Amino acid sequence: MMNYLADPPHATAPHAVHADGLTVVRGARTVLHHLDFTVPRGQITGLLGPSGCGKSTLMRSVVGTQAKVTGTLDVLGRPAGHPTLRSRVGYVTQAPSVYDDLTVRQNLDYFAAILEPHRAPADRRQDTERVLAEVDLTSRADALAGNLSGGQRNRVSLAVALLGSPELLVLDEPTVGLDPVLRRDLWTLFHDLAARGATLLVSSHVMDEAERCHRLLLMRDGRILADGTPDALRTRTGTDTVEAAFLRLVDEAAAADRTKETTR
Ligand SMILES: Nc1ncnc2c1ncn2[C@@H]1O[C@H](COP(=O)(O)OP(=O)(O)OP(=O)(O)O)[C@@H](O)[C@H]1O
Repeated sequence: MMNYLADPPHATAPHAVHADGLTVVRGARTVLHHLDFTVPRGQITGLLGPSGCGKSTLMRSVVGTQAKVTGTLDVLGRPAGHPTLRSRVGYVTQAPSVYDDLTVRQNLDYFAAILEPHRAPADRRQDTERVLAEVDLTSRADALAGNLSGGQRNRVSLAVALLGSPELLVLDEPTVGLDPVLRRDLWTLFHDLAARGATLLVSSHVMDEAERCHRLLLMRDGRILADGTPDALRTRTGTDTVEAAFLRLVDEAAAADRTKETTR
């Protein structure tokens, strides 16, 4: 989880994220290959692709926690990881980062005190109650985090990321382990947040979730396969669903790779 302070002079950057030639090396391997993409403000951008294609690495680069990043990567008008982005970016990793021996509310109070040390305690408490309601955990606020289900713990992590109402939310597979009702409710919350002006970058490998995004970045093997609205991707590929569009694009990319191999 990461949150960073308001930086009004740069708040008008046209895109929330702008990458130009983004390349990341992990261990001995290049796992992101010269990516060019943007994430528009005030929308939900879905980052989709098979396991291991580089979604988490891209998200870690955006929030500034990834090593060996080269190329240009601007976030809210600043270089990714810039200290002034701290309260402007919320990040939820795949592994919920909560303290099991604290209650849900104590976890949120603790993170609010760290993230917003200069805010009046009464305001922080109000923020805590707001995010508890947003993730539908008010009734479990006094339960120990260690006694929660996996899906509930994920929602505590999401609540922490919502503290302070960050402009950009980077959510790595936020709906894993949630039942269909909670999944639907979370997507409703994501759309409410976007309608209030927040930008969301949400990864998933569940293709039906792609249909709920305003825009998609489809990834394969550390490369961006396609970038556009679900409608544009379906039209471009002559398919009915984003899943079919993705499979068509994968097949085209594989055929292009084979052609390159045979002409070498
Ligand atoms: N520490 C590491 N050293 C070397 N390679 C790594 C390391 N961590 C991850 N990788 C590789 O980087 C690639 C991208 O991993 P990443 O976790 O970003 O993928 P992902 O699309 O988020 O996968 P998943 O959906 O399974 O979480 C993978 O091929 C993975 O094996």
